[in-house]
Amino acid sequence: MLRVLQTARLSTRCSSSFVSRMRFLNGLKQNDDVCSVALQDARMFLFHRLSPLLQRNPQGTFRTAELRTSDVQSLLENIGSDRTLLQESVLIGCTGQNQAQFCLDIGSLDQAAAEKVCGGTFVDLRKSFFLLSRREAPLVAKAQALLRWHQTSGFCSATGQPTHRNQAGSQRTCSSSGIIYYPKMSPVVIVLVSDGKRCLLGRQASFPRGMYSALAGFCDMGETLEETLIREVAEEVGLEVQSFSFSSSQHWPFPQSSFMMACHASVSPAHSQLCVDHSELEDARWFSQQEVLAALQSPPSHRGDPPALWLPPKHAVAHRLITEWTQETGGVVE
Ligand SMILES: NC(=O)C1=CN([C@@H]2O[C@H](COP(=O)(O)OP(=O)(O)OC[C@H]3O[C@@H](n4cnc5c(N)ncnc54)[C@H](OP(=O)(O)O)[C@@H]3O)[C@@H](O)[C@H]2O)C=CC1
Ligand SMILES: [Mg+2]
Repeated sequence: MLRVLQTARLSTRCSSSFVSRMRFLNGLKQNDDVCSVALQDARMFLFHRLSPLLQRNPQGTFRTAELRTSDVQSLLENIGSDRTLLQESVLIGCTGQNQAQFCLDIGSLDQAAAEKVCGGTFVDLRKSFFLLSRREAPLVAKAQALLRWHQTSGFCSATGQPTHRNQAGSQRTCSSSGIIYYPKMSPVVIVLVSDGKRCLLGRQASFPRGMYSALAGFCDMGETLEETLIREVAEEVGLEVQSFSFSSSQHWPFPQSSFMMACHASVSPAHSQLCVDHSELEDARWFSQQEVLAALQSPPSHRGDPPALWLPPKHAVAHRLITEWTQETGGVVE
């Protein structure tokens, strides 16, 4: 069987290593046998009831526990579970050396025992996302979103019959109708509006005290990115967008999996009077470049009152939009 995997790796041989990685990954999704073999020697990311297993570095920062399939197999034996649980692993990617990466939720097993054997701690995703580096956090968020999708997609919404997954865990099929289900993200447009001198930030009552962010809104069925953007700005703050440009995108796992499409937009300075819909936003204000630069340079301390303006953390695409705006308007963020 290992030859099967070698062949899969070789068949993706081409000039670019990135292309060969993408083709290798795609091959694992298409072929259950090859995927099963790849699972035997994989990089494993463990979860317990959707909380990822983290280990603390000597410097006090956090990373995911470095586990291979063999470590997980001995862990399962060690805490009294049989090896079949390994088959519940879900493919999430592969390393630069074409080693498959899988995640596995061992929520049915004793958490403390697993933490003791692995020398780590299972930490709630909302916390671990910001404890991890900006390189590791997105992969852990993707893994958790896939595990959560499997845990909530066990039955066909048309027939009520059980659904069965493929080995990679990239799809589920209804056992009676044959309908194929794929994991979904909800498209969201997030937009930093500017009138040329100032930028517009809003806050919901659920935000931490003092935090303001870019405006955001889910795409309605059938809407284009453009239509969502101009609708949400009109709905939330009563302004008409003149022009906009795309910046970047991001998977955002809170509270469910959103696909954030981040844009810059401009409104005419002559028509920048806000009319905030307080059923959507607790507040929305124009902020000067000086206020935004000050907030970027002095993130809130964990003591005392929050500053007048607190911005989203660097992991959030809103932070990128705000930083881009200050740079485009000549500010220097140290
Ligand atoms: N990464 C980042 O930098 C940021 C991310 N975000 C994320 O963007 C997302 C959208 O922001 P938000 O301002 O709340 O969105 P909206 O302005 O669209 O308002 C939220 C409303 O959208 C409806 N809704 C909820 N879920 C969905 C869905 N899956 N599809 C369609 N409509 C839905 C609900 O309305 P109803 O109750 O009427 O059904 C909800 O009250 C949030 O998940 C938020 O976490 C927001 C800011 C920054
Ligand atoms: Mg909104």
